[in-house]
Amino acid sequence: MDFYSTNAWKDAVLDRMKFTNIPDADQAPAHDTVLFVGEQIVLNTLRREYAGFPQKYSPLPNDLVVVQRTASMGLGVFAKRQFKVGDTVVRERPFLIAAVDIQNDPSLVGEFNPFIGSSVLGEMLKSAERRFLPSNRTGFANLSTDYSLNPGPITDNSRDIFQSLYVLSCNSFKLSEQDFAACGVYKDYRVVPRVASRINHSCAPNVVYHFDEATFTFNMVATRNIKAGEEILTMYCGLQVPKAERHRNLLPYGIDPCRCQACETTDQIGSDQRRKSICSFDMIGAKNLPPRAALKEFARLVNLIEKEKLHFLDSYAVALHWMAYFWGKLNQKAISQKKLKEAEIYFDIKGKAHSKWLQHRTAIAD
Ligand SMILES: C[S@@+](CC[C@H](N)C(=O)[O-])C[C@H]1O[C@@H](n2cnc3c(N)ncnc32)[C@H](O)[C@@H]1O
Repeated sequence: MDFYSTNAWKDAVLDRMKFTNIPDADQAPAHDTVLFVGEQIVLNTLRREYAGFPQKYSPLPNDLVVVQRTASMGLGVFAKRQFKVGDTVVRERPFLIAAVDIQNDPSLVGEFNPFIGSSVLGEMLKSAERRFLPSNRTGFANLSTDYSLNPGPITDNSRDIFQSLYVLSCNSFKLSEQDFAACGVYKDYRVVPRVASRINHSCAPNVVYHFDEATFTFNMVATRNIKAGEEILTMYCGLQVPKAERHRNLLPYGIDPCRCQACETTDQIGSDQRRKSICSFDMIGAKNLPPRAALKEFARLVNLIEKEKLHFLDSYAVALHWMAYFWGKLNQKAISQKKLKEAEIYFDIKGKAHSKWLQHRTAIAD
């Protein structure tokens, strides 16, 4: 009998890939996170980088947001009070972090085979779930219950690895290299948060996420002012492309089609053109112009971004910063200070997300 038609390969894989529970540092209620794949390297790095890892974090009051039914996107997360740009809206220990591209690792499955690959991932996922606290096991299973493409509630009798894989693909967020030290080991690390797993996608989002390694928390930060009652919306894919391309990119997330406000606009051609202009904006060319012409160019970019509600873009903070610089050159101190303040808010959001990003700020200040 060949190796792959027995359970031997599963045991071999599970034996090699140990799981770890990352406990809350004496915080109640206990919210431990299961980390799987590459855990030793991850943990060694994190312990070296952050004294007392995982560090304590200040949980947010639990009445800031509420999970409710939306008109057309299943459940969603809504603000219970107003948030200002830069406020943290959600902070939580996730259910789990997993390397999804484990399924492409030839050293684990002998050779690349998509079926065996996804079985490996599924088996690992199930083993990781067995390590959950009971409340987490229920919470994780419930994630797959409520939206349009879901395969139905997961019950103990009808458990199937594909249901868990479905949660992993539809309720997870990708961690970038800046977020997560382990990204050198595997490339596609995904985090499955708790409340934030219910946050829907919008092509004009009002929050961005980042993972804080020191506290091992998943965070959502407001990129625009949010009113009480407004839905909290993030992005699942890049947004500087036309609607048709965004819709293709959203299919793997179970979105078909995207029902966000930006996609239901009556001015789709205008919106596509604005996004194209934002994407192709010539930063270097603009900053080399004489001050008045440069200001005009950067103001054009800022307007385009604001119109499309893409305030989270790096280019927004950078454009505001250059505007501050050029107003300074024209001796307009008050306007320059105002622009600088606006830019700083966005640099802080970026800085919270990726400290390396702050190098941009220094480069401009120099
Ligand atoms: C991470 S879950 C978000 C929470 C989900 N609405 C729920 O009820 O649990 C992602 C799923 O929500 C739905 N969804 C999220 N954003 C959407 C959008 N912009 N348009 C249509 N469906 C969306 C899709 O079914 C998608 O697979």
